Amino acid sequence: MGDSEAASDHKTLFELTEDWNGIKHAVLRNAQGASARVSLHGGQIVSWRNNKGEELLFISSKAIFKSPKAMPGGISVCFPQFGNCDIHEQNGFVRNKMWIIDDNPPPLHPNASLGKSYVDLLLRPDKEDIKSWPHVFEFHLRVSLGSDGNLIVISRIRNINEKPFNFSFAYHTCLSVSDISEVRIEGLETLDYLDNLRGRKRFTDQGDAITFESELDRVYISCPPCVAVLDHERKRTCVMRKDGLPDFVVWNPWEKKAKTMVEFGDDEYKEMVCVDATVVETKITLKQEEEWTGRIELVPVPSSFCTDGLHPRFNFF
Ligand SMILES: O=P(O)(O)OC[C@H]1O[C@@H](O)[C@H](O)[C@@H](O)[C@@H]1O
Repeated sequence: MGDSEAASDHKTLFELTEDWNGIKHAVLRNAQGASARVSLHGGQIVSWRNNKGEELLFISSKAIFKSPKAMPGGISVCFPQFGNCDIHEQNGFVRNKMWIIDDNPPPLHPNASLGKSYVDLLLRPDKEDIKSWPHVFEFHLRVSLGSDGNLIVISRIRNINEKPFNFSFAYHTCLSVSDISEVRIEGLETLDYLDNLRGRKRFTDQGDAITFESELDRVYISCPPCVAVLDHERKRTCVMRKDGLPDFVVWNPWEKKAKTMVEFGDDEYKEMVCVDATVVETKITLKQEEEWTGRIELVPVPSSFCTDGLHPRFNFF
């Protein structure tokens, strides 16, 4: 598993174990010498640690992994809904499902895959899911180690019924940061956003970067493909590149909301920031046998690498 697309001079090793509580762990390695340990729980990546020992994702210390229920943190795939504006459960049901390891995924276009070491998961709705959302789909999720050690996540959703459906989507992504007060997000300046804390009213961002001093919950609309999350204390910048997902959500609950959140430590809002690559404003419609693909890539780099805004290298996908 995992190396079927590798060229013959690539050596890919792959190990997978499963905990007593349903968490799947995989060690991914590539021919360039990079490796990462990934942990998956339902439709959620709960940890991604590279070979320098750096953890990219935040996960609440109070998380209880009773499968399959998403915990605060990690990267959750939110489908068929992101947010709580429709009749379905907040952020969709697929992250709370038991996914299976997919040994035989349909091939990806070679350019779309990039990474040659990966885990493939598959979800098909069961009878209960179809009662709450009457559509039949196949969701292929690939979690991949890029050639330079980056995390790449690719979702492919196919409508396998004659009835068209539409959906919103998110990679609900909680990044680990040293101290939220020291974090800046660059790449969303001058864009329009819907403010979830002010009845989803539309505003235009006026700042030169997003910084945090209270709760923030915004949907930035029709964004360029990259944002950079600068963590001064850790001297690390995490660049997120997206493809197929027009919008970004930026969220931190801050102190008061954190205290109301189940399975979330009172002070843990300081250690995380949510930057979600999403489809919110304009939903995707899939007719019979149509497929949608959405991808993100997380690139951790030393902060000195991109001090003057986004490095040109990150301005395209
Ligand atoms: O607790 P959940 O379902 O993972 O979502 C948490 C938050 O996720 C954010 O991305 C949203 O913008 C917030 O409004 C929401 O409260």
